[in-house]
Amino acid sequence: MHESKPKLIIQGGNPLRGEIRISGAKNAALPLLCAALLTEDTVRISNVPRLMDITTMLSLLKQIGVNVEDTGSSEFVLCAANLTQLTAPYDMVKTMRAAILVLGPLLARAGEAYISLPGGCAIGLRPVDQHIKGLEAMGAEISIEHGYIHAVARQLHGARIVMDIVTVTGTENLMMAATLAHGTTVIENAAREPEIVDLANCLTAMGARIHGAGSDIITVEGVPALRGAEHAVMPDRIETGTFLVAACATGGNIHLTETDPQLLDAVLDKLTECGARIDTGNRWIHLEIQQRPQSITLRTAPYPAFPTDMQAQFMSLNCIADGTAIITETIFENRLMHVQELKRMNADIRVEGNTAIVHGIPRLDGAHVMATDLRASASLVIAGLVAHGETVIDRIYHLDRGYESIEEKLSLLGASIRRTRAP
Ligand SMILES: CC(=O)N[C@H]1[C@@H](OP(=O)(O)OP(=O)(O)OC[C@H]2O[C@@H](n3ccc(=O)[nH]c3=O)[C@H](O)[C@@H]2O)O[C@H](CO)[C@@H](O)[C@@H]1O
Ligand SMILES: C=C(OP(=O)(O)O)C(=O)O
Repeated sequence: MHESKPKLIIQGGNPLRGEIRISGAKNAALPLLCAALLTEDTVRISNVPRLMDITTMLSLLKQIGVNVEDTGSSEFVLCAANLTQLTAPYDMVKTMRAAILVLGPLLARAGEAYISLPGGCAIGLRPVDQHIKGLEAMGAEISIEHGYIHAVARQLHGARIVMDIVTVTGTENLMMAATLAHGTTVIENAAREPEIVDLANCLTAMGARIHGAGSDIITVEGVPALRGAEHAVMPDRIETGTFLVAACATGGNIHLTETDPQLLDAVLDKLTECGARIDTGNRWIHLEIQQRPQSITLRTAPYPAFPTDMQAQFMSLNCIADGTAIITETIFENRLMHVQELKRMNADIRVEGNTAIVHGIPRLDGAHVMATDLRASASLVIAGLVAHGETVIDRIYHLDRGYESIEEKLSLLGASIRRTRAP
């Protein structure tokens, strides 16, 4: 008997039109939930998106001993007064790399952590050496035992840490650990992503002393203890960008609310360059395009440059754009896997190393394709929306990791999309 796995079925050709609300950011919510480990008091996090990575993170926190109250809305109330188990097991880390974010807080609060090494993943090797190097500089003793990071530190101390590479979760882990360290920690060559600022704002509300979040030098003066706080997760800039690209590719006209245009400068510039008209206001973005999009050349790089998490979606847009685009991926060494699938839909793409040369054609053909990672899945959805005929997307558990109610939102905008469990 065949195992029944959900698939998405899309009939292409409908321009996206209408209004939807953007959810809270996955990549901000994950570290924010881990920040609750840093205090015995209650932390209330609202605007948390309901998606698979959040479910996995909450299960992990519960296993560690965190009391999690699901209010039924987007607010979760966490209390880490009694930590019972200082472990992140392989089963969880393998489905969600962001589980590494419990390392810094657990070590700082409980003096020990036993976290499965994430290993490589579809988009690249993704080592965590910078997390380890930073914690060692703060006095942790770290060994790798049977595929696990075993970290011990009776009291972390402040340190000057120069990151060899700009890492988002690495910066977050060290910033969280430093809040309870003895003395001052300076993180140089820190990541500047808005999710780091969101985390710093929550930690500050909890009593942490952090300066410079959002710049490449973050200074954290350690305090003896943190207290409870309330915090609303920032809007998801990648979900926002995904819907904008989908609207642009389909010749649509959409209005996105509860988002923040200031988080998306590089993405909005590229959409304007491709011929879309964009209007923005306080927490909204409107996009309208009346002609075939122009091709867009881009290169991914750390914030504030063009985000790697939007590269795949712009690849699909370029497939049907007028002209030739050159897309260069500089963050992850294997993040062009969607190319093979897009080619099955007739896209004209040539890959040379970390660069894809995309010749736009007037129309893609619907096909049966397979999602390989989260944003690759989003690119296939966009391709399906513009393609002629039916597209069936397999392995959509990747998509469910990071998008809240994506079919419902696309349907609201007029897309023909449904989920099936057919074998
Ligand atoms: C949960 C979360 O926020 N995920 C985001 C985060 O992932 P994540 O934080 O895992 O990505 P990093 O910023 O750490 O990775 C950037 C680059 O640094 C390398 N590296 C990283 C750490 C380390 O110790 N050593 C090392 O070599 C990675 O292999 C990669 O090539 O930032 C990425 C880059 O914007 C995004 O694509 C992810 O969506
Ligand atoms: C790569 C991503 O997530 P993660 O770092 O959790 O794999 C992403 O959000 O696109």
